[in-house]
Amino acid sequence: LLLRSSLKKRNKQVADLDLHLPPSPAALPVLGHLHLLGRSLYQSLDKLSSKYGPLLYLRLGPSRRLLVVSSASMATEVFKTNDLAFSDRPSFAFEEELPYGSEGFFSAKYGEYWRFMKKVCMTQLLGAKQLEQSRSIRREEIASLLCRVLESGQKKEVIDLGAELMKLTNNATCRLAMSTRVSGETNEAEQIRDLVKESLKLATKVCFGDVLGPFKRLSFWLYGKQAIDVTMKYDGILERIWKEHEETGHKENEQDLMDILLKVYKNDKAEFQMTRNHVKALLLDIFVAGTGSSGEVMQWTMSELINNPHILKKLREEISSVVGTGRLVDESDIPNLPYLQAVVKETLRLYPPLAVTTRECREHCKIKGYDIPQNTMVAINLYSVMRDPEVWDNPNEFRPERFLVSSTVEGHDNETTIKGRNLVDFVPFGAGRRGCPGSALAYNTINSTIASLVQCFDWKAGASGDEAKVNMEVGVGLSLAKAHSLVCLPVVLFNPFRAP
Ligand code: HEM
Repeated sequence: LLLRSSLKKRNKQVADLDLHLPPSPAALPVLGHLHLLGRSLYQSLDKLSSKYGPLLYLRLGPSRRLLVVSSASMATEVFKTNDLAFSDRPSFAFEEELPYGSEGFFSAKYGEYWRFMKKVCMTQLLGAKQLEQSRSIRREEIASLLCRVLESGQKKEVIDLGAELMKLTNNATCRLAMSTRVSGETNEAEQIRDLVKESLKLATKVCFGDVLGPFKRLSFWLYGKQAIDVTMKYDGILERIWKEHEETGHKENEQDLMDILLKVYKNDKAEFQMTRNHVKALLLDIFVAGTGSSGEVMQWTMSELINNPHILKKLREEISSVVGTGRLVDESDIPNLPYLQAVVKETLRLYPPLAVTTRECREHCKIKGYDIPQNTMVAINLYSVMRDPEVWDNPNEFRPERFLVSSTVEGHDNETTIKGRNLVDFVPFGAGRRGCPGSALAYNTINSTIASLVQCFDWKAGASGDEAKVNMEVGVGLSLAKAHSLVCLPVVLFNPFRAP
């Protein structure tokens, strides 16, 4: 095995000699550049790019090649100039052996299945009609969050707002996806959240085999069985809910995502025939993508607002000038609240939950004169792109006003014109054809929840509500999450449920 692997490596090195590859720091034998990566991927890549430049070529273990992209100018090359060439996702070790490992939408190769599902996502699952129809779910989940916060406020008790926000996004996503029960003894939303979290953790450990070269089976021996067991538990819940959907169904205007997918699945005339696993894998993608990320962004937003009372005050003034003092702010008010949108965008810029997105190059191409060989894995560090000093003034400061410079907030969607070039610089949802299809849903959930929390309460930091600042330490791991859940004291300003 060792002999075969080293021969393969030598052939690759010889082929690489003919190419003009991007800069690469000195590598160790076998490990390549693995030793340069710490527990927080986006931070390690950010550090490397400030030393070696915004386009880097790394070797992870004996065989994996990785192109690292870290500036707005380089991101524009990937997301815009060469969008089609970079529209694949990389394959990972053992995906064929994990349940629906190769059937997900997120990880799908750019091809017939991905194009079909993208259309279904944009026109049906996450389109304008479904967003409108699911508005009542978000309104109910926000109301039940406000009730719990009101109770803490009235008792002058601190609340774990971080945990509450995670619960809100999880409940809202599970109801939107499959009308699951979110309370009582069989709280399906909580069961699904725990299983999805565990299965993702184990799958990541199994995929680590990718950098172990000839020893890659080791990671599957260690974690493969556990990963399969956890995913099969999720599968069991889904099969039960699927059966309930087939037996009872929902009215046309109460359809959830599973109802829509079952119709697509059963349509013999559809352009692409989905399998049962395609449906379950897509719902898994939606749980993974839909819950944690919006919850994290809301925690960071509230933390920044507590730490910047002048911004909190300005936002509350905007809400009260638009909504008045007699009713709760609603999702339909958002277009009239530009400062709210700017606050949320500024949080997404500084704390993108998926700090690094991965792609794969489908064909040999060139970036700024450098060769990028076919099948190279690409890591675009969204964190670095959105702190690129070439396009963002004082990039590390929380300044929502920067999004108000253009006449509308929508004006700064994801590009800025600098020296006659349109640069893709605001990318919390990625960009191009593989960009996030859930951004409108995420904006609606985040904007309306933050507006309600700001309108109804004032906030004091810390476990006893007497600390000067919220601790902004970042946790380790793949996502950009807070190290400590946001615990704070709510002070009631307005009770929307009290009769006038
Ligand atoms: C704050 C919330 C969210 C953030 C920051 C976020 C961010 C991202 C990013 C960075 C990507 C990769 C894009 C790329 O490679 O260019 C992505 C992909 C994706 N996201 Fe989101 N997302 C969020 C919420 C959601 C929600 C609510 C859903 C669905 C309910 C969703 C579904 C997806 C899917 C299915 C993909 C894969 C798209 C593809 O490969 O074609 N996301 N998201």
